[in-house]
Amino acid sequence: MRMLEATVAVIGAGSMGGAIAAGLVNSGCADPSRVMACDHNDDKLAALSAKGVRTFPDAGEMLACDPDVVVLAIKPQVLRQSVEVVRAKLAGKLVVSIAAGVSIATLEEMLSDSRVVRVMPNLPVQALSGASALCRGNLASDADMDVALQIFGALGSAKVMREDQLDAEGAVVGCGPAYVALMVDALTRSGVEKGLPAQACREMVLSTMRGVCDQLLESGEHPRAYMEKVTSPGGTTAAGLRELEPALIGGVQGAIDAALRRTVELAGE
Ligand SMILES: NC(=O)C1=CN([C@@H]2O[C@H](COP(=O)(O)OP(=O)(O)OC[C@H]3O[C@@H](n4cnc5c(N)ncnc54)[C@H](OP(=O)(O)O)[C@@H]3O)[C@@H](O)[C@H]2O)C=CC1
Ligand SMILES: O=C(O)[C@@H]1CCC=N1
Repeated sequence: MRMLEATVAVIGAGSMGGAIAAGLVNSGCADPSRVMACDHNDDKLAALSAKGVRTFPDAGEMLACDPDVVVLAIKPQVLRQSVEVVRAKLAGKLVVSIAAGVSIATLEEMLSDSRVVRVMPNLPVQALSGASALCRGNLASDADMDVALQIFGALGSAKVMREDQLDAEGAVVGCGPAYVALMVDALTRSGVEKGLPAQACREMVLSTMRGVCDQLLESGEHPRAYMEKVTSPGGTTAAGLRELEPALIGGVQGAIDAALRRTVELAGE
């Protein structure tokens, strides 16, 4: 594995910033001393400190260490005011924003001289099985994109996309881990209602999910072809799918539309 030469500083060590910083260390592509994170909540920094990440109570102090790459992992609603305070320290730097809905044009206007790359990752980056879409801003160079791809590539799948695709990728892939976790919970609850022990049921559902993902990733097979193999003629899966499919497809489409509407709202807040 190619070691990351850049030092990476993450502003906001919440769910996603914490996952990125931890994932970089977990991947082995970054020496922990070359990863920094700041958050104004001490409790969010403790687990990262224990991994050897350099942690700071505020962004100004962290940016005084002159990191090569700064990841903005704070909510879209507070991005502008947070960036304003440290804008001068971000000038000329490679700044990666993961804020849902916030466009490259808005980021470049907020940041003036920074080289911006906009990314929409997801939470499994911490387990190095994340998925991230990346789009390059107007001042970012080929070398900047290489660095951003190296960072998010070390954390799972990383794909360059057009900016107009990033919001849809966020609604499907960025939010996706929550949808998948909901499916785990729904299957587990149904099993428990039918008398299965909760923990055993959850573990079996999770093992099944991992198995399906492993098989589909390895074979490249279409999910419909895989479904057919499970569905014995006149059997139980056919009966289950007849109920589940229309509800799930309608529910998923509604969820993606709602997530996209919220993305647009967040961009304007
Ligand atoms: N969660 C996810 O799965 C994904 C999130 N994203 C994006 O990542 C960003 C972060 O989301 P998420 O991790 O869920 O949010 P969190 O609220 O979990 O994390 C953000 C953290 O940053 C802290 N913070 C806010 N402003 C500053 C600042 N100026 N300096 C230091 N720390 C600060 C917050 O503290 P406090 O709460 O006290 O303000 C909080 O601890 C969002 O823009 C979101 O759109 C993208 C993809 C997936
Ligand atoms: O819920 C959110 O707004 C963020 C963006 C994608 C996933 N989580």
